[in-house]
Amino acid sequence: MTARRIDGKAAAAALRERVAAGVAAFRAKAGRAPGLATVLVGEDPASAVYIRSKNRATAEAGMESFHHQLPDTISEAELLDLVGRLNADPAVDGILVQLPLPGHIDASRVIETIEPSKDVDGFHAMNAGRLATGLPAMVPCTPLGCLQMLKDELGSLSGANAVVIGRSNIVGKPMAQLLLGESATVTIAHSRTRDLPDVVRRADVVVAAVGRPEMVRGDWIKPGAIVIDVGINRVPTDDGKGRLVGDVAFDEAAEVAAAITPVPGGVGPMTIAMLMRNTLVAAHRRAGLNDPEGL
Ligand SMILES: Nc1nc(=O)c2c([nH]1)NC[C@@H]1CN(c3ccc(C(=O)N[C@@H](CCC(=O)O)C(=O)O)cc3)C=[N+]21
Repeated sequence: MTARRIDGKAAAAALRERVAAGVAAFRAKAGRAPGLATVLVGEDPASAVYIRSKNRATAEAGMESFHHQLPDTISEAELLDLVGRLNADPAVDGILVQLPLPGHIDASRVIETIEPSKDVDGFHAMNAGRLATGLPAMVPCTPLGCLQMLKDELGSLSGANAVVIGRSNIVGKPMAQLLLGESATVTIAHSRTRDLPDVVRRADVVVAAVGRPEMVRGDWIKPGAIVIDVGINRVPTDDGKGRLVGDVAFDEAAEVAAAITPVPGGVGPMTIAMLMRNTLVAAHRRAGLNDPEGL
């Protein structure tokens, strides 16, 4: 392996410390703690794990957390009603409804019901549009974490060839907008892209967010590129426990790249730290305070 291994856990811990300091300052100014409401519908074990780490991180940062666990038999109307109550609750600065939702609930309807100023996931069309037009927005946590790691590695992204693999509303599209905002030359590749390996070979920066285990091979990577692996795929192992791999064949890519994020320990922990950051930012904006600095 020649590549530097980008330590997402360490970067996340450092960010969470800055957020905790910002929370203490906010409490002194506003006389209350920032509050994050999480909503989990159903009992998917992986989702329950993520929600637990989010709620633990919220408490560690000195913020208030309000968790709502709902049965997967809940109707869409009941869920929309809960979102409405959270929108109206002054103690709630951020609302996160864990995705995916059961098939009988229209996720986009739920997302569009969240008050945009409390949309700490940055999934509401208002926030997507504000990001695209360069207005202050709530920005999705995963792309924001990826951008932070890229800036820590490269300083400036100006003029860099960046290829984002994946066009989802929650990662690919906002990632492309953030990179464009940093003056990178951005290509969004996806399942219909022709000659994907050749497209990726031109990239100084690769962000892989496709959800296919180890799809991106070492010989797709330009020597010296920075590789950010958003994928979190559980694959079977002989002992039956399974193991997590990314969308990038790590060992191969690490022979060629200048730096690469591992899975686990890369993008995942930064996503949670950025959720804490977004909640603190939302609290400031809702309280009429300037955005906290140095986050
Ligand atoms: N409304 C909504 N917002 C989300 O941000 C959201 C969501 N729904 N649904 C599910 C996905 C997934 N997600 C992860 C966050 C952290 C890790 C993470 O910290 N992973 C650890 C490993 C955890 C493990 O061992 O399973 C790591 O990569 O090191 C993973 C996944 C947020 N999501």
